[in-house]
Amino acid sequence: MMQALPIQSCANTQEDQSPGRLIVLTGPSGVGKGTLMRSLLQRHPQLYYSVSVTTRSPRPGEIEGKNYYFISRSKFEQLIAKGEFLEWAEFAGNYYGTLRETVLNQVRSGKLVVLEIELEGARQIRTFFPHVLSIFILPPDFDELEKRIRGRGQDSEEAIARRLCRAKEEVKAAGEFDIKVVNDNFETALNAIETALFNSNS
Ligand SMILES: Nc1nc2c(ncn2[C@@H]2O[C@H](COP(=O)(O)OP(=O)(O)O)[C@@H](O)[C@H]2O)c(=O)[nH]1
Ligand SMILES: Nc1ncnc2c1ncn2[C@@H]1O[C@H](COP(=O)(O)OP(=O)(O)O)[C@@H](O)[C@H]1O
Repeated sequence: MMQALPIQSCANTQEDQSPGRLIVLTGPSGVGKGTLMRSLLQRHPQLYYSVSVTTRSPRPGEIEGKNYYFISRSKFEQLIAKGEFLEWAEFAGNYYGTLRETVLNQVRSGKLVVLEIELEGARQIRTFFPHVLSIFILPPDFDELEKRIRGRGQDSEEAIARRLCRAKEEVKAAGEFDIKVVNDNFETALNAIETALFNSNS
């Protein structure tokens, strides 16, 4: 299995010498990425989770600066114009983006930095950082995926339909990723991600 390599970019930038590593975790909405991330962070406090910026409204219980930075569309567009994002994408009617400086600073300081982002953003990251370790989380099947989205009880019918529609497109891209993990049994999936992050030697 492939190990996460030191971050590199095609251009001759400071990132070339960086000792840090960048990991991208992608998969359809409701597959369990957030839940897997929370467990990973609890078990491995040395991981640095990149908090994204979004124009989506906070869900009950979500905390500003912990789950996301929640901002308006006009503010988001200003940040795009200023080049503040390492990557950004529109998903289910909202913008989501990764703050460039925060992530690059953490990588430069030697951290293992994890981005939990959707497919288009993951593709952008792979373009700039070909040596990123990319992980795709798959659902056991679409019925189970729908159950998980509904079970979360956080999304409107319209949002559920949009997420399911996009999920069917997204899973077709799983083959582009270094590692594919089916999140059926939670512990098994978590262990597979841990192996990819910490224990692979080849
Ligand atoms: N490209 C990109 N996608 C993001 C970012 N942050 C979160 N996402 C993705 O946006 C999608 C929607 O996230 P969210 O609204 O929190 O819904 P949920 O993942 O279905 O709970 C998910 O696939 C996230 O992984 C980001 O900074 N950039
Ligand atoms: N392996 C699993 N088996 C059953 N339910 C799961 C599993 N992993 C996650 N879930 C549940 O699925 C729902 C969606 O998970 P979540 O982490 O919010 O997904 P995502 O961040 O990918 O949108 C949550 O209610 C979560 O508890």
